Amino acid sequence: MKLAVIGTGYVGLVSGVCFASKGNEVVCVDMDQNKIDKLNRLQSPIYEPGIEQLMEENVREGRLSFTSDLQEAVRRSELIILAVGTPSLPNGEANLQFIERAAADIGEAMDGYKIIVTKSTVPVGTNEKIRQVIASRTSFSFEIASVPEFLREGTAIRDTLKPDRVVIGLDNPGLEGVLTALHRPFTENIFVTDIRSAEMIKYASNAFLATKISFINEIANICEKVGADVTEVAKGMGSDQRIGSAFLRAGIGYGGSCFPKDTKALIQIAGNVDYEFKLLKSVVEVNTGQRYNVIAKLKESLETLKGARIGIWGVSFKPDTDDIRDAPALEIVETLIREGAVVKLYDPIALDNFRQQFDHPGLHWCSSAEEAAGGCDAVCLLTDWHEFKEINLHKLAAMMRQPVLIDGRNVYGREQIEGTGLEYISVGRPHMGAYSEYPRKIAEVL
Ligand SMILES: NC(=O)c1ccc[n+]([C@@H]2O[C@H](COP(=O)([O-])OP(=O)(O)OC[C@H]3O[C@@H](n4cnc5c(N)ncnc54)[C@H](O)[C@@H]3O)[C@@H](O)[C@H]2O)c1
Ligand SMILES: O=c1ccn([C@@H]2O[C@H](COP(=O)(O)OP(=O)(O)O[C@H]3O[C@H](CO)[C@@H](O)[C@H](O)[C@H]3O)[C@@H](O)[C@H]2O)c(=O)[nH]1
Repeated sequence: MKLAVIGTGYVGLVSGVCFASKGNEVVCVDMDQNKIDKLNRLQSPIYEPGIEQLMEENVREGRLSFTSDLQEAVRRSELIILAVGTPSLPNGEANLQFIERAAADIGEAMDGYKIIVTKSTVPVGTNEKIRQVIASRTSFSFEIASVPEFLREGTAIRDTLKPDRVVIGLDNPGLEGVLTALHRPFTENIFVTDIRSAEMIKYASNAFLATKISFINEIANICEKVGADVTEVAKGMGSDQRIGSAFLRAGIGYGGSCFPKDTKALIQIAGNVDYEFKLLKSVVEVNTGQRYNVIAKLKESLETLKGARIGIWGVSFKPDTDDIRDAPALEIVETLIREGAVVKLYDPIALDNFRQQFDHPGLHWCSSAEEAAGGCDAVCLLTDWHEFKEINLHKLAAMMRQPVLIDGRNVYGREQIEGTGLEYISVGRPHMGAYSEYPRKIAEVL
């Protein structure tokens, strides 16, 4: 099929490339000329493992191209996929300005029958608005469908090529054949429903996964007080098939461009129909508190943050991505700076993005985990990048001013910690290593 994908972000670019790899002729469109120029040089504007190789293969085979000319792209396509951003407004509601603008542009470009598919995460009822916006700008006939995207950053290509399921929301049963045929190369597990239900499935799925994370984080907080180990608890719970082991990793809470914004948007969607989503409000509150537990643990160990040197390992919201949108590191680092700490930051990929959002004279940008840890009073591991798992912890302890390791992702086991001299504080597990019950005093060691 001839496809146009509007928006070349994490969803649009990955979807476009994967649809091309299944033999479709795909043109990816973005209003950001810099992104298009980069893509035309076969460089990906986002870090996503495997994307550049797949881009290159499909461009070479003539199935994939990039443009900022939306009108031209719409005209040469049979099916148009909307994958623009839907960020949060200050009140938590989804900002639909990019969707509305893209819909208006599509309407104006129409030169015949088209199918418009929304992949962006949009509040229930938005596809009907999209229909109205397009209809007000064209007399050509068209159809609308909702096909929400469930990929995760860092594993986006695998998730797209082999999704657990594809959800297709449509009002006209006549569309089912063409949309299932488009997605069948990825999976046989295709769930067809109405548009409003499809829109809701996306929010409900993200809200449920966020709930699992906040639930296990609260269990972790209780474990810390009663001397249980949350990783053991999660294993024991997760082996019940009704519960499942996924998304039960305790830590510093969820971040990213989706869970924080989609949970808040669903609270607003409910509020707009006079329903208070109490459970989800608590999920959001627990998640915010979980980030600040890192600060509380540092204070417990160092007594004061003023003058303390803190190393930060990982600033992206999860490993294998350069995305720092709503990353816990942002709030944690801002708080450390506010409290008078000197902060040394290291991330394998995401430092440039972080620096664009938050820069300060008290921040030191490091090119390795060791450099960030050197001379520090504590290191906080905030993102579970694989390379942190392989660090020599004996050497780490030796290079620090005080050997305190706050592990926000429960990366290390007791066998790696014992004997290193590290004071090791993780999430929901008993303290390990040379943990002292008494707070250290920065002033004493300075
Ligand atoms: N990031 C994810 O992991 C993920 C996963 C599933 C669903 N989603 C949803 O998919 C949507 C896109 O997310 P993303 O992370 O890819 O966003 P993103 O911000 O990375 O990319 C959006 C792109 O759309 C472009 N754009 C905006 N308006 C445009 C217009 N009128 N014409 C052409 N281009 C335009 C922007 O320049 C940008 O490059 C959101 O609704 C998000 O909630 C995201
Ligand atoms: O057990 C867990 C699992 C995840 N996380 C955190 O949760 C956040 C989100 O992780 P993940 O879901 O893997 O990444 P995303 O790329 O944000 O993907 C989510 O958001 C996307 C956008 O809507 C959806 O498409 C995906 O299905 C959904 O998993 C990250 O900060 C993780 O560190 C935990 O703290 N504990």
